[in-house]
Amino acid sequence: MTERELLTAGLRELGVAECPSAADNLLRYSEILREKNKVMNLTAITDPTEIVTRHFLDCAALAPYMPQDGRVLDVGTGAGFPGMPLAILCPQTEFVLLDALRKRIDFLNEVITELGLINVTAVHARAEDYARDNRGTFDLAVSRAVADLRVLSELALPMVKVGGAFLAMKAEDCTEEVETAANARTVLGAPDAEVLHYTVPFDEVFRAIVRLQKTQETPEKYPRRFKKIQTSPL
Ligand SMILES: C[S@@+](CC[C@H](N)C(=O)[O-])C[C@H]1O[C@@H](n2cnc3c(N)ncnc32)[C@H](O)[C@@H]1O
Repeated sequence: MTERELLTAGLRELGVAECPSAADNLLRYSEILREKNKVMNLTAITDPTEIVTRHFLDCAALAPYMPQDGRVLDVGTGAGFPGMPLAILCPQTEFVLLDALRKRIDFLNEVITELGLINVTAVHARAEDYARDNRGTFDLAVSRAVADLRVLSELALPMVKVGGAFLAMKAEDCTEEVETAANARTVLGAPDAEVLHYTVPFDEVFRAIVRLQKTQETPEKYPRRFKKIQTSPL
């Protein structure tokens, strides 16, 4: 199977509609990613087939949860995951991709320009700093491979609106991590956690999405400084 065939079949298996130019844009993104990865550290996954499965299809599993005409924040996006594939697949949704590393944001801005994307902005900032001016402004936050759920919830939930949600991409066996975050979830305004399981097409990797529905405002004192979040997680 070619990468394009893999992508199209995988999206179909996930039930994700492929809008015009999405496959072209994703394959071009893969090319730019592999090229830039030779000169900077963007991804440990370099095989073109694995970029389709472990990056694009893994992230595409979140597409059915994207709010039409809503705003989505990707906390710790790195080389753009999951935010960039989602922005390509969901042109009606506005995305902000946030990362603390300037070089990764520069890379994402090159991708945005090259693909001519108008529904995505890359921002260089730490989440706990960005939260100061962006409290309760996103319909949804997403994140993959950034931190333990207790820490991650404090970084992401303050920026989600009441009535919105935070989707954290986790390994299949995340029950203990979700339970350990019970106090953090309650304090931050999203007491209930739902774990949704999925399989990455053509990779047979089992994964989970932890959905935290925000039902109450996050108290003003959160997020705290990063050192405090890490040393005394909620
Ligand atoms: C392991 S990488 C994961 C990248 C991407 N989400 C993925 O799944 O491939 C973690 C990223 O989170 C970023 N990060 C960690 N803490 C952060 C914070 N407090 N605010 C913003 N970005 C952060 C790092 O700079 C890094 O790019």
